[in-house]
Amino acid sequence: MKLGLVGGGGRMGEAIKALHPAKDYPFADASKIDVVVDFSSPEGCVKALAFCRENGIPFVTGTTGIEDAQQAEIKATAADIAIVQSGNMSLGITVLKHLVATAAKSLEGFDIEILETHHRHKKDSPSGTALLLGEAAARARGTALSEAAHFGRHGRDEARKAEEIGFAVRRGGGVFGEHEVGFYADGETISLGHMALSRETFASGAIKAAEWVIGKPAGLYGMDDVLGLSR
Ligand SMILES: NC(=O)C1=CN([C@@H]2O[C@H](COP(=O)(O)OP(=O)(O)OC[C@H]3O[C@@H](n4cnc5c(N)ncnc54)[C@H](OP(=O)(O)O)[C@@H]3O)[C@@H](O)[C@H]2O)C=CC1
Ligand SMILES: O=C(O)C1=N[C@H](C(=O)O)C[C@H](O)C1
Repeated sequence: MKLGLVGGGGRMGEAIKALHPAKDYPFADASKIDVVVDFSSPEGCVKALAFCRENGIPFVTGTTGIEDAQQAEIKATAADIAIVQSGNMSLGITVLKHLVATAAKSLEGFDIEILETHHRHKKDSPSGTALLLGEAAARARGTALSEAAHFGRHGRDEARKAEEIGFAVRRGGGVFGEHEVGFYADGETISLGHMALSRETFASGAIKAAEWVIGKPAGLYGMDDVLGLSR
C-alpha cells in the first residue's frame, strides 16, 4: 500500500510512520499514492479532502474539531470517493460506543456524564471521542446530541436537566486519551471507560482503515465498517 500522510510531522504522523512507510503531504505525484491518511487540523483535513476528490484517491481522516460546514463538505465529497472518518481509530473505543448505546437505552432515567482527559497539547475540546460517545448515547435515547449536550458546568443557579448529556474536560501532561461515560441514578451508578496506552493504538487502526478503504465504492464509512462491527 502506497500511503500518503497529511500531518506527517505531528504526533500521530510519527506514530503512523513508525508502523508503515508513508509519503508526506504535499505529494509530488498523485499517481504514486493509493490512499491518503490525515491527522492534521480541520483546515488540513478539508485541503487534503479536495486533493483526494480531484485525484480519485480514497481518504482516511482521524482529525477532530471539525466544524459543521467542514463536515458537510466531507459528506458531500463521499458521493465521489470512499472516505473513512472516525474521531477514534481504536478497536476499544469502537466497541465501547456500542456498549454506551446499550447502556443508555437500558438505563432509563440515569443521568449521563462524559469525562475525558488528554495531553497538554490538545487543541480541541471536548475530544472527538467524547463527542462520538455522546452521539451514541443521544441516538440510543432517540435525541440529537446538539439538543442534549451540556458543555462544562459553572455558576450557582443551574441544576442539571434530566435529558442532558454533560461533558467535562481535563488537559495535562502526556495522557494519550482517557474517556469515561458515567450513568448515575439515585441508588446506583455505572461507569464505562477506555484508556489508550499508546498512540500506536490509533495508528494501527488508521492503517487498517487505509488498507480496507482501497477499492471500496464511494461513501462515508466509519471504524465499525472497517472492523466488521454492526452499526
Ligand atoms: N481519530 C483518532 O484516533 C485520533 C485523532 N487525533 C487527532 O488528529 C489530529 C492531529 O493530532 P496530533 O498528531 O496530536 O497533532 P500535532 O499537532 O502533533 O500534528 C498535526 C500535524 O498536522 C500538520 N498540519 C496542521 N495543519 C495543517 C494544514 N493545514 N496542512 C498541512 N498540515 C497541517 C502540523 O504541521 P505544523 O506543525 O507545521 O502546523 C502537524 O505536523 C488532531 O485533530 C487529533 O485530535 C489524534 C489521535 C488519534
Ligand atoms: O488529540 C489526541 O491526542 C486524540 N484525539 C482524538 C480525540 O479527539 O478524541 C482521539 C484520541 O483520544 C487522542
